[in-house]
Amino acid sequence: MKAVLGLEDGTIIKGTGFGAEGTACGELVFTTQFTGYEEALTDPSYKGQILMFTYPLIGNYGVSGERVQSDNIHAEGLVVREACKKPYHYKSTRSIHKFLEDEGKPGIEGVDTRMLTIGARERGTMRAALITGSDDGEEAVNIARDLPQITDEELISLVTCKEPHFIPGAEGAWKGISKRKHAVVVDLGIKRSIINNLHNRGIDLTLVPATAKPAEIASHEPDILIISNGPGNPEKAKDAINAVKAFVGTIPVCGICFGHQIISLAMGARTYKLKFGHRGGNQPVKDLVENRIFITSQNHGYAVDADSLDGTGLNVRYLNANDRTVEGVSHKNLDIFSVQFHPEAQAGPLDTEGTFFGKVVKVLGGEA
Ligand SMILES: NC(=O)CC[C@H](N)C(=O)O
Repeated sequence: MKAVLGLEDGTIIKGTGFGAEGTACGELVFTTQFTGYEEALTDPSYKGQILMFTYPLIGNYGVSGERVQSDNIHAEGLVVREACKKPYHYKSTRSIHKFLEDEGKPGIEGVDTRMLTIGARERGTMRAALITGSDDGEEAVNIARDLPQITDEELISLVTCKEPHFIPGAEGAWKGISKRKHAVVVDLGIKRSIINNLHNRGIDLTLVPATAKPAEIASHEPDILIISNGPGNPEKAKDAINAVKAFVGTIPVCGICFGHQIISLAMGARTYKLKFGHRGGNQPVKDLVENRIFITSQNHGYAVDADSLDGTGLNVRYLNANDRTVEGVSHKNLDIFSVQFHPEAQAGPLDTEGTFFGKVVKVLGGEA
């Protein structure tokens, strides 16, 4: 199948199409993960983005359905050097070609992903259109140029849950706890592995939609408020920002990635868009309290402005060792903490699972 990728700067790349026939539009972002394409494609935080892997062979262990982070593929399209047609793994039930086709998403292979990644690093993330079934590059460039900037897009409503729902914590998972604890999680497109991590630690969860107002959250009688990961610009998460403002100082408040950005905004800090983001499975992060480095899984395009944290009560706890951007904050005296990286990994190293989820258990009175 013919296929073409067009970027807003006029770059046109022809390749071979796979997956569904159609047009994908969004920001072209690159991830340096070698594996984890099943998790990444189904991570709702990739809504509005075309995902490109720098690793040259993607799909070689197929798709199992066991690693998905939500019910659907949320990345708008997939760009790779080579997509493996005949995967081999005992758990593989379909190829990445079939996965994309079943989900109605286009993919393109035969692309010089290295050149595109260098371009993104030099010129910043660009809007792009991926067309399969045609190789009209000019049309792809025109579509890309007409797209809204992701900063202005409202993507949360496309991935949040529609109704609140309750998930009981796993039995017997807690140590040193006399009473079950209940977390209300604002679902801005939560990854399944975050839910599983909290569930496995015995915490009862109520997931609420992105639009939940403080009174609705309060009616669930939370012991802790958790803000999830999610797509797009954190400034668009107005209700979640208000929810954080309403509960800080009354119960512990914590968040992951989008949640970290939202908590920082609610406390009076600012966020900004990074030139090309951090997406990959080996981002080094320095813990300024314990003076050690973690290798982390990441997927974000925005960051919290360190200077804007002055006067918010939030301290920088974690720093990215590559570019020294903020990777996590904690409050000077209140139970408020958040991380920009992904402690649930999936895919990626599990090294920070305990640091974040263990801390959730600890602030609820358990043994981490
Ligand atoms: N994984 C996430 O939660 C991403 C957060 C936000 N959309 C960003 O790109 O920075």
